[in-house]
Amino acid sequence: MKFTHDAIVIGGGAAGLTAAGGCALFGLKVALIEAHKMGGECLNNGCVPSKALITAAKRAQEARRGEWMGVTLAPPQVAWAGVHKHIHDAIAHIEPHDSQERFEEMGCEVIRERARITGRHSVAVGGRTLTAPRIVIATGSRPTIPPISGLDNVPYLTNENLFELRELPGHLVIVGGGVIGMEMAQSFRRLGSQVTVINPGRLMGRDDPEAVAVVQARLEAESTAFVFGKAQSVSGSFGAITLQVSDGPAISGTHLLIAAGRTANISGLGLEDVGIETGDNGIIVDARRRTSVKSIYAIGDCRDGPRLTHLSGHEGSNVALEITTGLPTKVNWKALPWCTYTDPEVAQVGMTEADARKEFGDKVTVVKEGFDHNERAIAEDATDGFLKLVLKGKKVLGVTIVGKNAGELLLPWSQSITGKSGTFDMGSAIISYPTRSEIAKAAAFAAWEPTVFGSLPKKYVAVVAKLRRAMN
Ligand SMILES: Cc1cc2nc3c(=O)[nH]c(=O)nc-3n(C[C@H](O)[C@H](O)[C@H](O)COP(=O)(O)OP(=O)(O)OC[C@H]3O[C@@H](n4cnc5c(N)ncnc54)[C@H](O)[C@@H]3O)c2cc1C
Ligand SMILES: NC(=O)c1ccc[n+]([C@@H]2O[C@H](COP(=O)([O-])OP(=O)(O)OC[C@H]3O[C@@H](n4cnc5c(N)ncnc54)[C@H](O)[C@@H]3O)[C@@H](O)[C@H]2O)c1
Repeated sequence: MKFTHDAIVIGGGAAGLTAAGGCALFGLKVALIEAHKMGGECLNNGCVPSKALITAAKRAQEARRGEWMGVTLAPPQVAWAGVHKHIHDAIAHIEPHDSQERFEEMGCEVIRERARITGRHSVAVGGRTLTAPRIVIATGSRPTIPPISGLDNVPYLTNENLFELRELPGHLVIVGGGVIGMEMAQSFRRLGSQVTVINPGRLMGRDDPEAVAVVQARLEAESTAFVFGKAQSVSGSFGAITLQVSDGPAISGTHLLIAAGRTANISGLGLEDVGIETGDNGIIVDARRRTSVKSIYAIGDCRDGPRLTHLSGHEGSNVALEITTGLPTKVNWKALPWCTYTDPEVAQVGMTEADARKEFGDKVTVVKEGFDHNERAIAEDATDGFLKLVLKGKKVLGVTIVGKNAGELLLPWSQSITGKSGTFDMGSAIISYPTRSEIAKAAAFAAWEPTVFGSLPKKYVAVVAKLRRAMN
């Protein structure tokens, strides 16, 4: 068969850009197809705007603290237009990195149209049929809209229009106490909105409950309200919305944000015609990210599994490596990190304690170090939180960190889980004083403490001491 390209990549978000760029930089002929904005969710409606908003909110909160450490700041004055500008300046700053021009320079043919798969090796786009030995689906996800009666008749926000708001909400009602719900709840509260979060069960359900409790306590102390139940029905109009919680109260607010999970963008892609298997949570893939049609990969948010920018990027480079080298390349999630950028942050790499206990039962041990013993944290008056090391023997299965800048502390643990550096190496590393990363050494050392100061080393030391006394 004569092909128009070596690889066709559908979707120009973190996953698709990495896959297409990787293949093109190795000299393959690549078509990169994006129907909407280059950069996808992360740049335009996800990580970048949300983290910019979080930063503005932190600034307001610090000022709200008034007198602290002998320094008094004036109460914050929030001008939403300035916050909005900061968000969009951050997007504009990063945009060139994900731009059509940059990917064309790398050698991709960038096509700005909606694509549809028409065969094992063919894609229809903009009136053309492209063909390639390998196709990569990287079409991302969109907000899940839960079945809330009356929602069709009420104006609501999702992450797709939240960052376009032209005013600060008076009272923001958030459906969903997951990652988006919690990050946005704290930010809008800090900027001055009243905020109510509605969630049926545990907040941030996939994270360590002890860590989440620290965050929940902080949000409650900052007067975010939580209502535990399912959003059932809603009525009203812009500025006056009332939401009924199942077996719970009716909540009235000015704005409604739906943050109730994600749905893979897979409809209208022609998957069923080609025989690509899908499940409730997206396209089904194997460890190499191949779909049930082996010439077609699916990576990032559109496939079944965790949805994170760095994972989309990782899968993109993995698939690029497999396509360019022709060698099978499995994705390994053993040391997958994620972080929720609330204040304090909740960061996780590898297994949570609950996951580890499910798999390894009582072979699992846990070491916990609080930031209240970390001298930098004490000097900064930021001692909330802890590091929890989940171990099997001396092997790290996972680490949970809750505290200021927790996400920055994950890297050595990822090296440890993948076997590149053991807990002994970490426990004996020289770490700059005073830094919050000293907590890593403290926890690693605590895991070794019973062994290091155990009976055998003590016996050896006693022999050395005896010999020294005899010889001097
Ligand atoms: C508010 C929010 C905050 C977030 N914060 C973080 C964070 O801090 N850290 C983190 O790791 N993750 C975060 N995420 C998750 C992260 O944004 C996603 O995991 C990531 O962007 C997914 O990348 P992707 O390339 O798989 O999909 P996307 O970025 O969604 O890209 C898919 C692209 O495919 C295009 N497309 C779809 N169908 C077609 C078609 N038929 N033809 C052509 N093009 C098509 C779409 O237009 C889109 O641009 C956040 C998400 C949200 C919503
Ligand atoms: N820092 C980060 O890495 C980051 C930040 C934001 C988003 N994300 C990604 O974005 C994705 C989406 O996040 P999310 O917060 O929307 O999903 P989520 O799955 O984290 O949370 C959704 C929450 O909505 C609740 N919910 C569902 N239906 C409801 C109803 N009818 N009433 C009340 N509550 C209801 C669920 O119980 C759940 O707690 C995740 O995949 C996440 O990985 C990542």
